[in-house]
Amino acid sequence: MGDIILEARNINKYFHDPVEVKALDDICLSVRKGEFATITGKSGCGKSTLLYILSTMDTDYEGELLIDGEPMNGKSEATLAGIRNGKIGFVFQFHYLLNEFSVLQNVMLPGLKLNRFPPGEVENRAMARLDQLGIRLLAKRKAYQLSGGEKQRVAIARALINDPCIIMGDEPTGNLDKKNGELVFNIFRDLAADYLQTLLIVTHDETFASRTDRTIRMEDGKIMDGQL
Ligand SMILES: Nc1ncnc2c1ncn2[C@@H]1O[C@H](COP(=O)(O)OP(=O)(O)OP(=O)(O)O)[C@@H](O)[C@H]1O
Repeated sequence: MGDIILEARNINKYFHDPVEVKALDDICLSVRKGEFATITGKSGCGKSTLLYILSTMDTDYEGELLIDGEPMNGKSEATLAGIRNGKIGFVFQFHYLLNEFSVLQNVMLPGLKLNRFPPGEVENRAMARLDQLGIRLLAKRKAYQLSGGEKQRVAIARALINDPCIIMGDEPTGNLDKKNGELVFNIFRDLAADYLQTLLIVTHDETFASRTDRTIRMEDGKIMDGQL
C-alpha cells in the first residue's frame, strides 16, 4: 500500500436554498500516491460537490479533510489558496486560461505565484511541460488562438507546473470531441504510468473510468463502490 495523499473522513454537505438538500452523506475516501482514480455516477449524485470540497475550494461542510497528511480544517482562505497552488493541480471542463496571455505565460502563472523558483527557472519548467505534452510550438500563441484540445493540454501543463501531489479534474474531457478526449485521457494515463502522478478525475464517461486504476461510484450523495 502506498502513502495516502488525500483522505476525507465522514464528509456531510448540505445546501439550504431553496430547500434543504443533503448533497453528500458521510463520505469516507482515501486516495493513494500514484493512483489514477475516477469518480462516476448519475447527474446530481454529488460528484462536483465532493471534488470542490476535496480540492479545498469549498470549506462549508462537516467532516475532516487531510491532504498530504495535513489537516485542512480550520485554515484561513489565504492559507488554503497557498496549499492549493502548491499541492493541487486542477483541470476543469472549461479551461479558464487567460485569453490575452500567451500559452507560456498561462502555464508560468501558478509557478510565479508560488515563488518557489526564480522566474527563469519557472520558464524552463513551463517549457519542459509544454514539450512533454507536445505543444512546445504553441508557447508564444495567445490562448484564444488555440483549439479546444490544445487549450485543455495547456490547462494540464499549467496544472503540473508546481509538481502537485494530486491532479483533480472535473469532467476534463467533457467539452472535447472523441479524438481530443482520447488524447487528454492518454496524457493522464501517461502521467500516472511514467511520472507516478496521482489523479482524481470526475467523469460520466464509463469507458474512460473503466481504463483507470479505480472507479469510485456515487449515488445520492454516497459512495457505493470503489473505496480502498
Ligand atoms: N449551489 C447549490 N445550491 C443548491 N443545491 C445545489 C447546489 N449545487 C449543487 N446542488 C445540488 O446538490 C446535488 C449534487 O450536485 P452536484 O453538482 O455535485 O452533482 P454532480 O454529480 O456533479 O452532477 P453533474 O454530473 O450533473 O455535474 C444535486 O441535487 C444538486 O441539485
